[in-house]
Amino acid sequence: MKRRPRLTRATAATTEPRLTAPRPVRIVHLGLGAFHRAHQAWYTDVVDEAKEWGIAAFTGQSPDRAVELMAQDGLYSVIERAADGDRARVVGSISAAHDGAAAARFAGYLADPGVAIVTSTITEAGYRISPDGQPIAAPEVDADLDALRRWRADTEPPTVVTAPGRLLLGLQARRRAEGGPIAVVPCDNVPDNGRMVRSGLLQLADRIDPLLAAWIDREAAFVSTVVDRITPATTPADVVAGSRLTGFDDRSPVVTEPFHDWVLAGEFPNGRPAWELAGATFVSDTEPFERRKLGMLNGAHTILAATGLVRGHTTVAEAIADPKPRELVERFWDEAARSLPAEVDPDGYRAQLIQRFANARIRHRLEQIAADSTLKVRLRILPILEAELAAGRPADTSIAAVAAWLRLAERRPDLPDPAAAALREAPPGTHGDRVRLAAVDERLVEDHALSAQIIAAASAATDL
Ligand SMILES: NC(=O)c1ccc[n+]([C@@H]2O[C@H](COP(=O)([O-])OP(=O)(O)OC[C@H]3O[C@@H](n4cnc5c(N)ncnc54)[C@H](O)[C@@H]3O)[C@@H](O)[C@H]2O)c1
Ligand SMILES: O=P(O)(O)OC[C@@H](O)[C@@H](O)[C@H](O)[C@H](O)CO
Repeated sequence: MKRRPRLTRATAATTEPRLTAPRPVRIVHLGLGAFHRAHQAWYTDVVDEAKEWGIAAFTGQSPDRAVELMAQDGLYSVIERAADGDRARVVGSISAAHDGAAAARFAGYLADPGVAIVTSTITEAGYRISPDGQPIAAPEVDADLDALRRWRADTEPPTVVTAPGRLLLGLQARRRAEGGPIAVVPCDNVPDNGRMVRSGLLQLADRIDPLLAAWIDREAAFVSTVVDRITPATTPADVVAGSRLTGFDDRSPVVTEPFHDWVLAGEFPNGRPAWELAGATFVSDTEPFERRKLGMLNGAHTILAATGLVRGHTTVAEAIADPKPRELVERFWDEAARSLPAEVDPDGYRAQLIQRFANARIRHRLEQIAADSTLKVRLRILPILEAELAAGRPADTSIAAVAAWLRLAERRPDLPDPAAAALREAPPGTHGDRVRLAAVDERLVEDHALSAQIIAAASAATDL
């Protein structure tokens, strides 16, 4: 096999001078996974001709990705994988990558008035905040709050382990340093994610120090975002493909689809990159866009994961090619589209989705999508079910979608999920189904007629 030079700033600069120097850090990111690198870091790289916007990215749980990226000076390739071919771009916007446990580093960046933005991609469940903005009771969060309460300004920052703990540590450091206003920009698949994170952090901050809560209320602008770009986990074959395309030995590429979208609402009091130059849209309210995306794309993904795994499929492309899941998804889209305004073009989005899901060169694993699925059913399917019932319609397909997930939850208790304990302990039969539905949302079991209907649909759907 041909030996290629290792991807570093020195080797990349020989062909692409734009990659020579790391850019000054003005964005701090929490959750250095595949998606951040294919989306926010890619947008920033594409638009930042003046090379003013560098990112310091922190991992969420394990330091591995930071170690891997720093061996390449933060550089990596984004492989855009279309149905008919690949193209690659080496991304230079990540100036530094760190272990999420490096509290002093994180606090140091946030204290810098030059840092203008904190972004995050830490999974829906990682915020430990429920969709209505209430903090979720958890001993790890309590332990972080205790440590932050005890943290004196003249001592090293404590090691905190949860995402809200880390965000609050950074904001406390900025307040103490009088670092000025900052934008907090969550980029996970949660409705009105800016409002949710603001509400949860304000309540948690109040438990640390009411002055911190008052400072956050005044100085931190929370931006709601709808993010869209299907980005599966990188495989060893992708590493080989990336190196072949770029000519560099790149151990950390990311594969994504050509499609990309980003809708944002909120203020950036300390500036931002001109992300609109790469297609981002700034709006006054993300709500119709997020209902379209979370319902039609993510809702369909959750249905494909539930039905596809039970039917023996591995990827989204395989599941959408199977007439049974496809039919359920098409009917679900009919329901979802009914409550969407024409201005977000549900029909056009739907036509694109079929193409995107059918792209068999993107191997998006159903097991990856099925992780944390109790919360995903709540965020992606229930809003459509509720909208249908509120409009006096039967919501048959949304009910069938929840029923399909019930069967998956029963058959695959091994899938990662914060509600795993409740799901595992659920007894067989109707009582177990009620326990599973309660893990999604208590309201599902409080409505006896609705839970009976879902459970009956699940019993009837023996082949899904
Ligand atoms: N991959 C996609 O197609 C896609 C598209 C849109 C949005 N997103 C959002 O981005 C998130 C991450 O996706 P990814 O593809 O980068 O996954 P990934 O597995 O590559 O990375 C996940 C990141 O989140 C961190 N994390 C996981 N659980 C956490 C927790 N409990 N607390 C703190 N950090 C935690 C991990 O350490 C890692 O840094 C998704 O959950 C989703 O909300 C992903
Ligand atoms: O990333 P998750 O785990 O929130 O959800 C899995 C997929 O539905 C999701 O990643 C989509 O691919 C993405 O939201 C497309 O923009």
